[in-house]
Amino acid sequence: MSLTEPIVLASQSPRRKQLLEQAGIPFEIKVVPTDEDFPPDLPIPEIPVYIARNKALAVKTILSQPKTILAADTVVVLHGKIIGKPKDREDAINILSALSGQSHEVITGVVLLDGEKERSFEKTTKVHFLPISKQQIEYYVDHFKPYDKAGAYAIQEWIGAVAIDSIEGCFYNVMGLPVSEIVKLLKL
Ligand SMILES: Cc1cn([C@H]2C[C@H](O)[C@@H](COP(=O)(O)OP(=O)(O)OP(=O)(O)O)O2)c(=O)[nH]c1=O
Repeated sequence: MSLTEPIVLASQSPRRKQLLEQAGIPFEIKVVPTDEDFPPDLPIPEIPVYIARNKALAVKTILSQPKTILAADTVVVLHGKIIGKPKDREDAINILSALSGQSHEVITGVVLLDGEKERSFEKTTKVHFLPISKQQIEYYVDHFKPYDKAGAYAIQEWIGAVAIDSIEGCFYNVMGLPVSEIVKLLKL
């Protein structure tokens, strides 16, 4: 590891924290609540980077000295439409019913701010869901409460083991952070 000082992770997501730890990247966490709005005409692949940039810029304003800031945003896209985090139990059940037996994309946008320099990219993973029953969906929602997850599911939980047939692309990208790409960008 050749980083001289820890980067700043601009995220309250426990998964992003876990994945940076797993990759051995030194970091500290700083979060500034940021709205996740985006211009209505922005093409879907650009939306996660746009939101991640706003998360990173918000944290930049509270730093007393310049540091490398890392932010990310993850969206689920089904049939060309963004599916956000579920509003409530009914919404989570409806989202998972829509994903059942279908394929969707998970796009994570990543922004690294280094003073005035910005590096950003987005990465897509295709996820193929098996058909899942209403009973399985209700079990998952009631036991795992996926209200903080884009698309109302987490690939790393029970549902990932029983309902995901296969994925095309990076697993960790679905969890919220394509860590190997970040390691490459940071030249670690
Ligand atoms: C699809 C999917 C999403 N997720 C998570 C990753 C993200 O944490 C979350 C998507 O919400 P985000 O808005 O990307 O992130 P966040 O609100 O958790 O954290 P912050 O804005 O502070 O960075 O969904 C999984 O953990 N597993 C999955 O399989």
